[in-house]
Amino acid sequence: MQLEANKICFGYNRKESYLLNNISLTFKEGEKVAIVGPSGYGKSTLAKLLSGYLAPVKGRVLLDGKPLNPKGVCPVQLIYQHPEKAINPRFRMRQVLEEAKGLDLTILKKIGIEEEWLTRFPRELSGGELQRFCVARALLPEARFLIADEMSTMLDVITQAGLWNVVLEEVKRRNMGLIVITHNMHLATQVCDRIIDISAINGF
Ligand SMILES: Nc1ncnc2c1ncn2[C@@H]1O[C@H](COP(=O)(O)OP(=O)(O)OP(=O)(O)O)[C@@H](O)[C@H]1O
Repeated sequence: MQLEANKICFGYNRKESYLLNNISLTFKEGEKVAIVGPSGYGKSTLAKLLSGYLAPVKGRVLLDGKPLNPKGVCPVQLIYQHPEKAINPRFRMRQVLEEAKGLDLTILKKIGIEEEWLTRFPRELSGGELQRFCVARALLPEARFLIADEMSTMLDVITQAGLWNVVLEEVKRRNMGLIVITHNMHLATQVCDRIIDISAINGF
């Protein structure tokens, strides 16, 4: 399976030149790729395009040669830096997980989610606790590619290591593709097989 950005262009403001201009990239299953580059160069925007949250103005995002299906579970799952933005604040955590149908519940334990957190609302959990739910939820059976956009930036070092261990184990076990968006070059070199600098590929 492969995920491909085919000559994609995107800008938030149509009057100005594109933020992302003519980007072509290919990610293969089983591959771990880091996307790095200066702040504001469009890394998170690229993540949203690759996972179908935004549509390119030009070009296409293709999964095995076909556009992403807007219906049903997306095989490209995105984990945001800020978990509170990705979770319905009115749902208790049990309901949040119920949205992810078919989720392997053994992941909850592996990732360190405690039973008593399930009855709480998102505002009653710390950022790190909440992010564990977002990671668990992204590891649906249908997920073939995982995009971790600054997934662990706001967590302490021990929690970061624990979360990455679970993610890397699952990605390996299921031969998923992993795209890591980060400012942390140590993380990029430790975790990934390939590093792409967005400033070097934009506009060519
Ligand atoms: N929804 C939006 N509407 C308008 N402009 C936006 C929107 N989201 C992001 N931008 C702008 O697009 C540019 C790229 O943002 P993006 O978050 O993709 O960059 P980034 O490379 O991920 O940055 P960082 O490393 O700081 O997270 C920025 O100038 C940002 O202000």
